[in-house]
Amino acid sequence: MTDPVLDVQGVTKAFGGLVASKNIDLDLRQGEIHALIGPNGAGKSTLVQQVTGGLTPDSGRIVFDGHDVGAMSTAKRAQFGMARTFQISSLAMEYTVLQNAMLGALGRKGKVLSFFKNVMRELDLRSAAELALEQVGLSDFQSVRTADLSHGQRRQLEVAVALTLSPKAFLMDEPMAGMGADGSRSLIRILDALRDRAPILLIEHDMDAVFALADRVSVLVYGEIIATGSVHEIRANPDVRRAYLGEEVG
Ligand SMILES: Nc1ncnc2c1ncn2[C@@H]1O[C@H](COP(=O)(O)OP(=O)(O)OP(=O)(O)O)[C@@H](O)[C@H]1O
Repeated sequence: MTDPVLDVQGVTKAFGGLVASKNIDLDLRQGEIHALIGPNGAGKSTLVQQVTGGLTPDSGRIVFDGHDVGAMSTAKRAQFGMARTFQISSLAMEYTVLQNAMLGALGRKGKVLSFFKNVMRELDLRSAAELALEQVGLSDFQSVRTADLSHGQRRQLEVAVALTLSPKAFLMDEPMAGMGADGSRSLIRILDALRDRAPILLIEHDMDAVFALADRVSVLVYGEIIATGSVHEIRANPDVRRAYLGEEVG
């Protein structure tokens, strides 16, 4: 088996007396969607922030694509190909869909100032942006102002922006939040196809989406991972049912 893209090893983080991450082991492998679920306050955001660089673990290691990134900045991790989406929308509302996707591709190049001076580069960015928009089903909306998109379409655009970064992994924070039934269905289809581009660590409360998408599920309760397994194993796990899923798996 190839090394995991992301390998969280024995990570612990405390806030005063509250241990929000307790000796957490978690990995993300090529081609998979690994869902992280758990009740409110279980420590999902705390863990994600340690993975992306907003918080530093008290102990343990975070290895991303072979790099020990635990003490690195968020920007450095992004350069290594860690793409985080959804928690904070970074879309420029007055810009068109295509412009937003191009800005994403521009971020990948990291050369804001030279952008408008270099026509070839612009063409490059444009084709990367167009390809990403096609992959999320937004080709027909390129010249639409982002502010005029539906909530679901903005989510699709956020995925496109992340795609322009040619990520090695996606970290997705509650992508289904606030989506209607139709929007959820189309986002599920998009994420389903995306795992072949780069694996996804999916933090999600929507169990229908988790059960539809996840190759593996890890369950976090009071800062501890109490189980990791396939959807089938997790739904059948008595500890998980007791601690978390309860009625939902009925
Ligand atoms: N900066 C902080 N200082 C002190 N305590 C914190 C801090 N951040 C989180 N916590 C605490 O750590 C625990 C885990 O919180 P966290 O936000 O990671 O949970 P979560 O699983 O993401 O919850 P939710 O699903 O509601 O977003 C909670 O008890 C929370 O109050």
